[in-house]
Amino acid sequence: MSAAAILDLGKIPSKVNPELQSERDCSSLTPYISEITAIVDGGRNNTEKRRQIERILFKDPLFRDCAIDSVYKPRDEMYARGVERSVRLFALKEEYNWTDEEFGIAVYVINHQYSLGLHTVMFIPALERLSTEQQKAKWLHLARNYQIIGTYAQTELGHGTNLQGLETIATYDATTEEFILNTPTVTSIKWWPGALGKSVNYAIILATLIIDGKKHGMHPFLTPLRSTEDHKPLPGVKVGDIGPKLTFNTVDNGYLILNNVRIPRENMLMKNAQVSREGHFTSRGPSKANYSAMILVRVTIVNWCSVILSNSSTITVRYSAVRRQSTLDSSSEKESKILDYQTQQYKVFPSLATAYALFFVSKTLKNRYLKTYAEIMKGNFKNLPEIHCQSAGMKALSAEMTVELLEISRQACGGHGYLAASALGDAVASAKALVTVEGENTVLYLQVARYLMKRFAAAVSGERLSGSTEYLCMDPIKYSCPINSPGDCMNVSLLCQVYRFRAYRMISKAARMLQRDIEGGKKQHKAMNDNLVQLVRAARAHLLYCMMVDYKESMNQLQISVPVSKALNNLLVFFTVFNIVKNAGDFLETESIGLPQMEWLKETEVKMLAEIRPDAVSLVDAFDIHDNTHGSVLGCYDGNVYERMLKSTQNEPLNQCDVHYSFHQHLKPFLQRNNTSKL
Ligand SMILES: CC(C)(COP(=O)(O)OP(=O)(O)OC[C@H]1O[C@@H](n2cnc3c(N)ncnc32)[C@H](O)[C@@H]1OP(=O)(O)O)[C@@H](O)C(=O)NCCC(=O)NCCSC(=O)/C=C/CC(=O)O
Ligand SMILES: Cc1cc2nc3c(=O)[nH]c(=O)nc-3n(C[C@H](O)[C@H](O)[C@H](O)COP(=O)(O)OP(=O)(O)OC[C@H]3O[C@@H](n4cnc5c(N)ncnc54)[C@H](O)[C@@H]3O)c2cc1C
Repeated sequence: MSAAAILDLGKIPSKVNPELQSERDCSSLTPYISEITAIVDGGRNNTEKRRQIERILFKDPLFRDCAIDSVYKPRDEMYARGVERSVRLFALKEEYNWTDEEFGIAVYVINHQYSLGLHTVMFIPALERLSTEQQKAKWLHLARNYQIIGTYAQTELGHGTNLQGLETIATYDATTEEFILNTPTVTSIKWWPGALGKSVNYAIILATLIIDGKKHGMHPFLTPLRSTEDHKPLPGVKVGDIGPKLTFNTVDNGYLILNNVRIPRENMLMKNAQVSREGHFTSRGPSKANYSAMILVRVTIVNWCSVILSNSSTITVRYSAVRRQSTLDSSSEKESKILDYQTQQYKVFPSLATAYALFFVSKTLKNRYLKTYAEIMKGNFKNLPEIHCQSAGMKALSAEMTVELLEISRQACGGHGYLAASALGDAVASAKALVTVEGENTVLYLQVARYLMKRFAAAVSGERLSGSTEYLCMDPIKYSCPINSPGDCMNVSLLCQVYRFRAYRMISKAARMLQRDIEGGKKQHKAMNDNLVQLVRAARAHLLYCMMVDYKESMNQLQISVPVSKALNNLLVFFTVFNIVKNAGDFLETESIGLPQMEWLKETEVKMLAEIRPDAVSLVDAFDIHDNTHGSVLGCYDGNVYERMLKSTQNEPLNQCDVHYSFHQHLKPFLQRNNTSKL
């Protein structure tokens, strides 16, 4: 088809681009793709379920272009469409009786392009975790049936990280048995909560409880904000949208000012602490029990990162298999596929490998979380510090990896990666939020470091440790690098020992530095602050080790065919080696490996690129991501990249007429300013 015909008709060829077809024909993994898809979906039945959800959603025009249509819309239209999608999604959940898990799949399928996510992601989970049984009986079904729509309002203008610094107050009035909520300062104004700006009618407001002038820490208060009749703000409530953001502009993140807003005593969510009618305060469980909703969302973000990278690698791998540029061999008549350049593979395969890694790691983390959550629900908080450390840390590390890798993916698509229609720019900007939301990354790494310092001190004092820090009991003198030949670089169990030793040495170094400073007369807080950078490095090293172990162990549990095992093992080896080479300085400095081993690892790393190359397209096909979900003109299954790029220009409002009105308003008078335009 000629270029002109395509532009006129906006037609996409019905055939798969031969460049992509040849990849599929030549990969020995192609016949096994469905086996991998089933692993990623958690079983063949789940694959069918997901596809059915895709069919339901994408027969509706409201969802078909969801990943990309916002590019062309003003903010208020984007928001309105996001609300429309939310309502349709909720209705579909009811119509098809979707479970929470199936609803979660639907959200991934539409690439999170809806406005009321906070209701499901935080409001309901927070109600479940922070309410008494009686409160759950009263509120949960209203929230689950969408009779009330809510958000989680914790962050304020002045404080997001330091929860003890929150200034919103809830003062108990025993005479009326009510709490009076106030945001008494500019910095106390709630700022950021999703769907708060224009949508919700309820919020769980995190505020400092005051009884008879005494502060009792941060607690959750279920507060009506808007009339259920006309949606107008209730008396004492001022609320609005905080303005456009880098992305997520379908969501109305909001501000909230409260002026003597009264709520009944029963609206304080009292699972973890109670206030009696008379105003007696009693607390149950650990003081941080009210932070529990954040743990769940952090766990969810690790999985989200895996999904984001699956989307982006689908785009970059397919595009790189279609795009030809320059040539590797001057005698060749054809230009080379960019996927054949080693440097391109080094840009694209780390994302692909990390997408798989985070998939396995997030599954393990979720199971660990569910087990601990079940214990907590029975009043056993023993494993809370461990799951807090794991969830906070894995969220931070996976978000950091995702942002870094996504930007490289965007660059890997050259100029076309800069086009909004590539969907990569939006993906990069969206992923950037994950570094900040649910706990700013550095702050979370420092939480991990705090835990590690405590566990290390316990190990030094002879305590036997369990869980992720068990290895801190090791005797470092006994370590010798287990990599004794280039072939050992393919052995992930040996590489895990290397990661473990590096983590141990970095943690013990941080502990030594702290101890040195304290013994030298520095106060605890000064010693901490003077070593924060090393503490964050130690936390990262620990988390990377944990990630490797979890990834390796989940792979060991798989019952899979030989070709699938080989392909997934290639990714596992590459991911493990890649992250050593990336952090080479640390591994060498801690003497976890020596210079010869580093050379072998670098050789293994590039060798693995060549191993992955033939199966790269099959490995992204196996994610089975619908074209409407990733929404990229570069990454569609059929590989008709250039035709799709041309077609996408039809969506551009500027192209809806040949001569734009600005010509008549501005350019024409300017060109004709001296009546000399008759050339
Ligand atoms: C940074 C935090 C953890 C500091 O809290 P703070 O109380 O000020 O710290 P302390 O130093 O006093 O206490 C540390 C102590 O507490 C334990 N701990 C901390 N968090 C938890 C937890 N979640 N569960 C259990 N235990 C926890 C910790 O282990 C220490 O124990 P010790 O025994 O060593 O004393 C905190 O302020 C924090 O988490 N800040 C981040 C705030 C945050 O995440 N906000 C999210 C808002 S909602 C949002 O962003 C939504 C986004 C939208 C979307 O996701 O779509
Ligand atoms: C898209 C988006 C959606 C959000 N949705 C919600 C929501 O629904 N509900 C809600 O309540 N909140 C929400 N938030 C707010 C979010 O949770 C906070 O922005 C986040 O917790 C970080 O807090 P902060 O903005 O105060 O950053 P700050 O804490 O001010 O961080 C700024 C810098 O200071 C550093 N810093 C801060 N404290 C320390 C410390 N103790 N040690 C060392 N360094 C430190 C950080 O590392 C960072 O570099 C959202 C935010 C975004 C971007």
